[in-house]
Amino acid sequence: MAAVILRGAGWDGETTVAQLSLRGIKKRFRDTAVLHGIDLEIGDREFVVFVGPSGCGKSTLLRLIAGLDPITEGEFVLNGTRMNDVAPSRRGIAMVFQSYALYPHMNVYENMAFGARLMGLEKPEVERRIAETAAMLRLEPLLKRKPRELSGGQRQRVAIGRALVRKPDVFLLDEPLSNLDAALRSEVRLEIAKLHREIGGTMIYVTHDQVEAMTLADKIVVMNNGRIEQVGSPRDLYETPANTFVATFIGSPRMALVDVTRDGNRLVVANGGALAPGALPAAETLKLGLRPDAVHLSRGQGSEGLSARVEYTEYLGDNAYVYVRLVDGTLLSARTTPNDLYAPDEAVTVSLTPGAAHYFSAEDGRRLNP
Ligand SMILES: Nc1ncnc2c1ncn2[C@@H]1O[C@H](COP(=O)(O)OP(=O)(O)OP(=O)(O)O)[C@@H](O)[C@H]1O
Repeated sequence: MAAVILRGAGWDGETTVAQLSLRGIKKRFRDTAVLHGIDLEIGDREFVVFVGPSGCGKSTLLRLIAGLDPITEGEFVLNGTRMNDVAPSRRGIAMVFQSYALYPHMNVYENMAFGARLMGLEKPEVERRIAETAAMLRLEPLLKRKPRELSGGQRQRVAIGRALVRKPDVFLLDEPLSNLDAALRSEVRLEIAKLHREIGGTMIYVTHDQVEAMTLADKIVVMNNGRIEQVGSPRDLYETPANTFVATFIGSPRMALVDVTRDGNRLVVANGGALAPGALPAAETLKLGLRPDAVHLSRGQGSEGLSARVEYTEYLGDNAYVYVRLVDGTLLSARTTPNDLYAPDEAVTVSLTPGAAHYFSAEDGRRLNP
């Protein structure tokens, strides 16, 4: 079979455009308001990842885009056309679910053919598309097998293949890797990234997994309680989180927040010492945000810095995280080398890597960096 090379311009060089606008989207299930007004622009061929705590409304938003549930209020516009009342099958959108949802009595070929036939495609076109998709996803040896004769990763590839055969303009993936073990997750993750480069479609992907979000996304949408907290590139969100929610949600181990009071150019922690990290915002009281690479530890009680005690150490082979507790009870993590380990309960002094501190309002958690 000839190799299928699809680069950037959609399938077989066909150019499709898929630009989505969500405008003031609200969703209520009877009396329960789940989405409170979502405004979001998704560009053609963008890979957008929705993240947020369980129950924040990620899957609901995806289902509204797919047309599986009606939009209560607001507008969903695809390439300039209002889609609110367009049937799911006519939206040019395909969804891949966490559960795969393959038909157990059909083999892989039939599973992939089913949706394409429903679209009314002629048999030769269905065959051509399946051959193309099977080559791309390495499914050719499996076409005659039933889903129960496949591994989890293979089933997931079939579920993705079934969506691909429809040649959607927009791809929705709802936690597609959550049923896979760690090794398979990273393998299929790489395949999805490659697929996106090759077919060039617009993809919207829901996940709980930080690594998936950071590695796959052009743009991450952080949701909380039915609202968007921030939209940005993985780097934007990591380096300039808009508020304490995003700051502590993105990054692992999570950013610690320390309550501090400003005294001139120093930041004072209640009964626990002070830091002089350079330029500071004007507010009197602040939350100081520290990621593990911002925290520097030295042994013993120093005259400058914050007093802390070691709680425990996580050794990870190439590096280690040391968790220390400040006098005010805040737990911080510091990244150290595997050669620089600390004993539980050891007294240490915390200082900061210059320029690595984040500042947030003590009142509303907004970013305040000078
Ligand atoms: N059909 C429904 N009827 C009533 N409430 C619903 C319905 N579907 C979802 N919800 C509620 O809407 C909220 C958002 O659910 P949703 O599944 O969108 O969250 P999620 O962010 O995808 O969560 P998870 O990460 O756990 O999958 C939840 O509180 C859920 O209970």
